[in-house]
Amino acid sequence: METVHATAAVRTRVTIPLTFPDGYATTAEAVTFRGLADGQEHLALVLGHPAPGTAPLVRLHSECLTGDVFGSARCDCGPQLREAVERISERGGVLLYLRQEGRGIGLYNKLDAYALQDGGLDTYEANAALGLPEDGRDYTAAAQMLEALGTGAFELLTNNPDKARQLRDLGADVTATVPTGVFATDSNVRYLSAKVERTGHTIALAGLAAA
Ligand SMILES: Nc1nc2c(ncn2[C@@H]2O[C@H](COP(=O)(O)OP(=O)(O)OP(=O)(O)O)[C@@H](O)[C@H]2O)c(=O)[nH]1
Ligand SMILES: [Zn+2]
Repeated sequence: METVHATAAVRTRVTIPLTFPDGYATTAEAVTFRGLADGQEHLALVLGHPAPGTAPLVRLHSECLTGDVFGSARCDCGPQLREAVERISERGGVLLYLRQEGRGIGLYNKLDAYALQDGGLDTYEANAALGLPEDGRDYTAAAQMLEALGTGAFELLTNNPDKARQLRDLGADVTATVPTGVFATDSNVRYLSAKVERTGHTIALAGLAAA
């Protein structure tokens, strides 16, 4: 499919050994870029090596400071990130760490939205009540990064149909989606349910109710 965005270029590639608190360890090639559409410092981690004839696995992870760094149980971002690193390392592929905190509204606005959720609004209603988009994420930079890396056809690790839809519209060759794990807790079950009901995430609601 034809590319419908400007091209970006690799700026730097550097090796980073990754170690997780549970003992899991792997090695990433961290890649930075020039010319990304939104001017943000998005990062690619190239992990593992796909076997010949096997499509790489790609994950678009949106930044979540509270979940990724501090282990917040209000969402499932931390466990999803940990899972993605291991699954992509095993299969071979790319993890894009996208600076799209709070589905694109930023950290302070996300915490304002959390405060509204504590008053009864769901995760999307809270963004709207702040006069902000329910999901402001645009994946043009992600498509540019994959193209600059020469990724070619790939499978996308996600439960979010909008990610695959946007990438395909941007000319990326998404051959299949692979579901991420569901990491339900008492604290995030309402958040996960809203994603299923409002934006069609492919998460089994029955599994959530039982969680
Ligand atoms: N505004 C807002 N953002 C949130 C909330 N909870 C989590 N986020 C953000 O949502 C994003 C989560 O992104 P992803 O892990 O890509 O999740 P997803 O879009 O549901 O898609 P998949 O995990 O791929 O299925 C991160 O940027 C979080 O900071 C919330 O209650 N409000
Ligand atoms: Zn999160």
